[in-house]
Amino acid sequence: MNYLELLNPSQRSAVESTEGPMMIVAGAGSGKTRVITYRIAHLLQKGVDAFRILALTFTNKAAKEMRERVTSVTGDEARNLWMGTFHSIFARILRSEAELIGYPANFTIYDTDDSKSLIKAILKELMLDDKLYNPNFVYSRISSAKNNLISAKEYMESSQIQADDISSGRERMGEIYQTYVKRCYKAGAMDFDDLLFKTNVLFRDHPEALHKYQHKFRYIMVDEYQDTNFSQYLIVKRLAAVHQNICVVGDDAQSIYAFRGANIQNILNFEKDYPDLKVFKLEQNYRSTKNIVNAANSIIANNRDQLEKVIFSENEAGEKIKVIRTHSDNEEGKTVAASIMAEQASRGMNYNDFAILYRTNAQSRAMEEALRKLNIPYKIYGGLSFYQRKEIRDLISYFRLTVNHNDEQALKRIINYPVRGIGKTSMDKLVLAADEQDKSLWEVVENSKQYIGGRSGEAIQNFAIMIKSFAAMLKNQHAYEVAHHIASQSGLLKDLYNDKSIEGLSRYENIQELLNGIKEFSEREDIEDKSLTQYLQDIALLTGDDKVEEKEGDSDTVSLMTIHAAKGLEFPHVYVVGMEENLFPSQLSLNSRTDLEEERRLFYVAATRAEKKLTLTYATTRYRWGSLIHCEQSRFIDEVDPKYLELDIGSPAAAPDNTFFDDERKAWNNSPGSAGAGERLSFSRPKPKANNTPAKPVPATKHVPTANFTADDPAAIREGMEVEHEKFGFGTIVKLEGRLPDSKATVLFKDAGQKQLLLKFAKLRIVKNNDPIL
Ligand SMILES: Nc1ncnc2c1ncn2[C@@H]1O[C@H](COP(=O)(O)OP(=O)(O)OP(=O)(O)O)[C@@H](O)[C@H]1O
Ligand SMILES: [Mg+2]
Repeated sequence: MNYLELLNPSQRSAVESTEGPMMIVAGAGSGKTRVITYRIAHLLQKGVDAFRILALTFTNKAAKEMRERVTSVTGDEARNLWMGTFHSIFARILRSEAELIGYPANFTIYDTDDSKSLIKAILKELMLDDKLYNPNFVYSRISSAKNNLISAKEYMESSQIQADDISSGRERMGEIYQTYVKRCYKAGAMDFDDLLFKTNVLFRDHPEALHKYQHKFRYIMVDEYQDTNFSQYLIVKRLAAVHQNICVVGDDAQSIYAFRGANIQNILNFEKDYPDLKVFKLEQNYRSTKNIVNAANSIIANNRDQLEKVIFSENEAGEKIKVIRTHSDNEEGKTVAASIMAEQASRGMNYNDFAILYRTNAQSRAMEEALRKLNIPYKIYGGLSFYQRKEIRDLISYFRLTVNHNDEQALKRIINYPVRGIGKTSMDKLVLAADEQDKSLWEVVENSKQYIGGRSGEAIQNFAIMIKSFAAMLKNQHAYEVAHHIASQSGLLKDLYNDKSIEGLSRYENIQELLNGIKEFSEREDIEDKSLTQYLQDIALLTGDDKVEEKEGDSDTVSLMTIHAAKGLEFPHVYVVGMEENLFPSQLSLNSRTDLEEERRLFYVAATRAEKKLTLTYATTRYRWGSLIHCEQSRFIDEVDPKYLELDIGSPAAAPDNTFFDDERKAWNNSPGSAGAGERLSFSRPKPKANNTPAKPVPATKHVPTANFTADDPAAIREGMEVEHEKFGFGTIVKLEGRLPDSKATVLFKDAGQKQLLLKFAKLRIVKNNDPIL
């Protein structure tokens, strides 16, 4: 195969320019990764020894794909390439050089859990409060210090860092960091960040080692260069110093790891580091249709901080970008699943042609449930399936133990989580006692005083009492009430809430999402038994080990992942779900331009993963903490040039009983007088005002007020409406109960919080008719 013919002229010259420093900063899908791949193939064909080529990728998946592609051009020789992620490559180098920096060659690599356990142990020894010094927080703090190449010593000596820690009340952070480092060293262990940190130490303190690798790697290539952190940047710079055959590719518009210390400055510095740098431009996108490329350009144009570049597509115009509005996250899941099923059947596609991308891990729940219901195989990348996540299993273990006290696995899992001073020794004693007396573990726990005294004994007693108190609720209260009570009374919620690291936030969101699902279960009309017991039976299949998504050898699966994990990948059909304000862009990003721009780059990454078809979905309501919250369509949808958008009228799965009216509905939506595209039809819905500009979406919750009347007549009040109260100000109706004229409304006020009001006295004024039924 003549691979050079598979490249356009700019790509080809980038591939053929093998000597000296070079950089490609170009938009998504323009062939940057392809250039690296073919450049490697080209070097091999020119006779360069594979052992002398180093190629750094962002994920193992990317490395694997790259190796396969190179192999297809050059054959087996590709096996000898040094190709992989930063972590895997430098772990390999450290293995051979470990002794120089005082580590055994067979050093252990601590994974995140190992690191956190060690941190917990240290906190205990130093007698520090693990709420203030939350282990996850401590872990991220140490991690970020390492990625900025700040050693423990430097950390302790920096007055700036000390001041930061003192102001957050954590003046002993430095000491923890130092102890942690010592303990890892003594254990002959490195954590993930050490793999980069220690490589830098090695190259700094051992010129002979640096020299060896500088000479070894004659050619170095780095993909996704925009997302390298300082530690990575410095390694690459040092390694390339001798031959200077360094080729980096990236896209500033896709820089999405600032929160982990990646710095776009790396791209800007590159010209300074290598004055005779060659810069190549790639402007043609080969991945996506014209509509997708143009829409993506219109998104990123909203960012102020970006390097200017052109990107166009010669592919077909393709379908417009579909925007689907749904009423709830569950309906969103059903809509996406049904759409995948329909497209797969009607267009003869495979499941692996589809990807569902989301902003936060918690969003996978609704998607997974809907896919499972339709028996669509799927795989979650870069994470666990929702019900396999630790925090979810923890809480479900509480539910299981509440419902069935003899559930030994559940008991063991949570008896000391959150930490309540029940140590391993005590547990061993109990297990032994249960064994000897042929009793269930629970029976022994209940009577633990017989076996264990002191504080531990008391803690075990209290635990048993707590579980029994949960069980007492089962009979009379529905699943959500019990579940929420358990989540908070067990201390689990609080434990997660105290953890302010990014992973901690994600775990907290997952728990919230689990409770949301239970709330929905509790409100379903098609089931009579709404107890927690019934709920557990309902999800038993989801939590079991028969994981649909992980069937070996079944590679035709829909891919689910966060947008972060999707970087560099491509799929014919992409669904980006949860396109709502406060979700995407995330609430945390709304305070500064820098954060919002990073969020927008994330949207750019998401949109540019699609080859043929891009679908954006959002829900107008979601449960949050048991209240139905109204969601506004994401500003990012508004930012896409409307001429590339098509607003969907609904989905077959979500509204199966509407099929009779399909034709009528289409006619109605297409009629010149209709601005209703994108909104589901309802027969009670007043027809919107005539409006001849089609395509532009009507933001979901920015409804024209139905009427500006004061609702003296409480019958007009509906769940979901935004209302104003004389004293409490603005709020949303989250729940209506009871019959007129004595009906009560639960209103979530923006400032005053949640209140229950008797409608006939409350004199609510309707501000916006956000009726979710519409
Ligand atoms: N000259 C070309 N002819 C045909 N297809 C091409 C050409 N260049 C790239 N492609 C294809 O276009 C797609 C995008 O290329 P690639 O993944 O290399 O882009 P990228 O710039 O790395 O994108 P991203 O910024 O998303 O990482 C791939 O499927 C690739 O095989
Ligand atoms: Mg790429």
